[in-house]
Amino acid sequence: MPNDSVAITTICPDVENSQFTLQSNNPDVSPVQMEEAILTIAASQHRSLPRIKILGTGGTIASKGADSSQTAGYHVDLSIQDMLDAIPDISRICEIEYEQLCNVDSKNIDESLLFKIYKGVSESLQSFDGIVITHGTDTLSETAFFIESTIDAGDVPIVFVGSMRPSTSVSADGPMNLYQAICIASDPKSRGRSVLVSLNDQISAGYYITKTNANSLDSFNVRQGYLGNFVNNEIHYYYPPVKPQGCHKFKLKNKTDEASDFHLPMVCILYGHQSITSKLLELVQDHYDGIVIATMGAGSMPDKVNKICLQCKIPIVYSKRSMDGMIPVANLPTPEEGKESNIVASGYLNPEKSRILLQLCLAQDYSIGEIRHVFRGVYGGA
Ligand SMILES: NC(=O)C[C@H](N)C(=O)O
Repeated sequence: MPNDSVAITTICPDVENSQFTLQSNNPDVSPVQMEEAILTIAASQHRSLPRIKILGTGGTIASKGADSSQTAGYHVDLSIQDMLDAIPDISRICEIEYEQLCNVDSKNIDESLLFKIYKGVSESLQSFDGIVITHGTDTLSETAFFIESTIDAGDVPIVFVGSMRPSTSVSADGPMNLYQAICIASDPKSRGRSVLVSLNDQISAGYYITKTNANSLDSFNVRQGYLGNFVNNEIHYYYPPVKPQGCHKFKLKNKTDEASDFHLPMVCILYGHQSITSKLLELVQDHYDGIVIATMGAGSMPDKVNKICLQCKIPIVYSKRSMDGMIPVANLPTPEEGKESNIVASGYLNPEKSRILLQLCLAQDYSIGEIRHVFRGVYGGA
């Protein structure tokens, strides 16, 4: 904003490395008034930086080991402020506010914490240019899928980030991953891309990403392709802004604002294998609202198990234990003549994402037909 009372002149012709002198145009202006004017200008320049909200949840990125070679058996012990201290240059990129929602290994993220993250994101959408969520990598893709399915982010990028090495280890990957995630959230090119995951220089869609390696730095893979990458402070997107095809958005219902009151219907995952019987199925069906089965191939389960599945009173989603591929409708077991099948194909969704989608459908009291429609619409399943 122009300020008539001061004149700013550069004393260095090189704009990049400029130094400035400030002089009053008005002889009556006191040194105190000059100081105030300088502070106002500094504040207005500062305000032009993007505003980023960081929501901390824990994970290896917030962990410490006993020595610099320990890369397993460490514990969560770092606040967001500690993590930001490791990347001081970030203050040149954006203004940051943060909130520690919890500080846990992601194996302990449950429905009440999911709701806390959901609330943290929803409440920040209006006032920030981007949101970064620090999270353990083990269940990061589940939280990212949940947030993508329940929040319409508009143009605001929501960037999940984690690390594979604790902060104390040699070549810890957390600081660079966090730095990159914040830069991605701050970059106008990231707008309109919804939920992103930034890890190991790669940018991907939170909706599709899966953790495919339990130990290596390159732990996340995505068959649908990376959206871009990060090299030497440059963000390169391979495609213009795009959101996941046909993603069904659910409106969360919670009786109160309390995260502890938030519960989704119970859905479990059963893992297919040779010689599997229907015993587990019979044991769990009365205790759950839905079941997902990681079938052996593209919907393969023994005939005897298929028969029992068709007799179950609850919806069953056939997913797959193979990392890639999908479940075609043609491979689903056929119900008896005139009966509606309770079995739905997960399409491209893996078992853990199928579980969340089925929970969200059941929370809306969707009929089997509506559940089928949601899975079919999004993934080409049936
Ligand atoms: N790399 C990680 O973040 C793994 C850790 N166990 C977690 O998910 O919290």
